[in-house]
Amino acid sequence: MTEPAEIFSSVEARTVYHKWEVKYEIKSPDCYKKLVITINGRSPGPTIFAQQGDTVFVELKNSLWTENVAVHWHGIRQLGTPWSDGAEGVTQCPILPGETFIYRFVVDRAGTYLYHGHYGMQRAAGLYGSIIVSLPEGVPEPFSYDYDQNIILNDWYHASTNEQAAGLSAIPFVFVGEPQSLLINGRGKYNCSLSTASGSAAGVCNTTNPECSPYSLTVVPGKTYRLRIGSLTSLSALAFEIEGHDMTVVEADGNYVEPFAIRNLYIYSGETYSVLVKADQDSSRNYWATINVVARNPATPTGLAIFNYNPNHPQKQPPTAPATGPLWNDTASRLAQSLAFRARQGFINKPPVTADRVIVLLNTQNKIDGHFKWSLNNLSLILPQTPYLVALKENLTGAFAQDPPPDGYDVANYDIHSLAENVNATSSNRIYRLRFNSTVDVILQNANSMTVKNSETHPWHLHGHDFWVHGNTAPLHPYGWTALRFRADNPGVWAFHCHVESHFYMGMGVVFEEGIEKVGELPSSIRGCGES
Ligand SMILES: O=C1O[C@H]([C@@H](O)CO)C(O)=C1O
Repeated sequence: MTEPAEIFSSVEARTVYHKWEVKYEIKSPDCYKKLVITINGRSPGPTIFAQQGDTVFVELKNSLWTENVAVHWHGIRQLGTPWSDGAEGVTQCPILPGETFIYRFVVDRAGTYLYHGHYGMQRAAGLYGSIIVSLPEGVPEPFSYDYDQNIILNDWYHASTNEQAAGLSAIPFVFVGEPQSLLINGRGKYNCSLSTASGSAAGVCNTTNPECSPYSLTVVPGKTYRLRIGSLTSLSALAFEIEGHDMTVVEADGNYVEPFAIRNLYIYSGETYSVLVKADQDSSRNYWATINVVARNPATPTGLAIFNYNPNHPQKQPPTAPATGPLWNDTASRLAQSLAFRARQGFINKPPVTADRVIVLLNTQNKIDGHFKWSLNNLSLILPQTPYLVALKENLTGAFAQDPPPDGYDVANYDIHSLAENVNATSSNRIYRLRFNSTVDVILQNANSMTVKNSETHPWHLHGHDFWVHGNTAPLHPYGWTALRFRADNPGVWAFHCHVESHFYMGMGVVFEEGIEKVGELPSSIRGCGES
């Protein structure tokens, strides 16, 4: 017999349907013409608007002609649908050119989320967008605002992602380097006079192209705006600010946080925040909204948008110089902001008091046969031909190495402040198998890279879960450590990796399995590669 509650929920549950075509198109997001991966002609792609509890269907056609594709729904936990996570090699085979693949998942919690390519380095080619999940009808937010606006940040390279990947794999190593520009809602401004004479002559770079006019957010004086800010940069950590306006942080990765006021929002790739901003300044002019690179010595100009007070013209230049942002190497102030987040009173989801297992991951830059890599406890991840989810469910023990990776490293004998004595690492597709429902602590320990006196910032993102501190993405600061606790309660296989596109490509990730025996029947659409 069907319970009344079930009838009610099946009536209430809605479906959000998207039909997408993914292809290459020539675009000029920062005034410089290049091939961009678009969804239905756009980059960033269409925003997915849904309500908590809705089922989202995305029917995705791969029209890239010669490239596979996969899309990850970043921050969505995929409860009961681990095969829809979109992590190629982990939860599915790639979608082949010409194929259509259906992603279906429930958005179980209101908040600000993202989506992006998760095959090779396609995210960096423009394959990304936002997911906005609202509360059920009649349920109020614990803060008030008048309007909601979505802002997605990115950094942008002129070299194709294939060229970037080829350099990262080459001997000698060619790093992707600092990005050419920063994009706010897909728009940036490259200084065309820096491009080659032939490039400009051929019309490759054109600062008057309307595609690269700055994004302008029109505000009504006196009103309060909820800005939902997400970053999907390939490399850059950013500081976001709106000239003359305080911002109050209220949400981080789908979790309510105790409100606190800031001038600069530090945001790392893979993170989302909601901030409240009141349009309470002199309304006779416009203001700059800026993003500046932090955590690396910047070689990329400030990214600009216009905070436009109605009824001024949306493109009217503010009379002031754009902010240059905080000092790039002020790690202390970034750490202070990381430590300032507290779960909001009334929404505290208390962590278990103890952990069943502690995994310590030493983050190092390494070499394997002369190739530059990143490793965890000296293992650099390479994904198997057969997605882990298929291999584990079908017990294909030959699909990846069955021995577990180490839960720690030789703490006493590794000096994280110095160059490693031996930089050689090993490629591995071994995975961490977690006891279902156990509590796991992961302690990320940063170290010196292969450059003297250098340690980098790595935003770590966990698929399929939230963790305590908060959210699903947390920065690991230079020479620092970050401790995360999560419950292994989501049957499936989940990637946990650095969200810097080049670093993940270079092996900076691990994979967790939990409760594989509880995973339902796999859709046949995720198969078709490797062993079966
Ligand atoms: O992975 C990286 O490689 C370079 C540098 O460490 C070596 O050239 C860099 O800055 C990275 O983030």
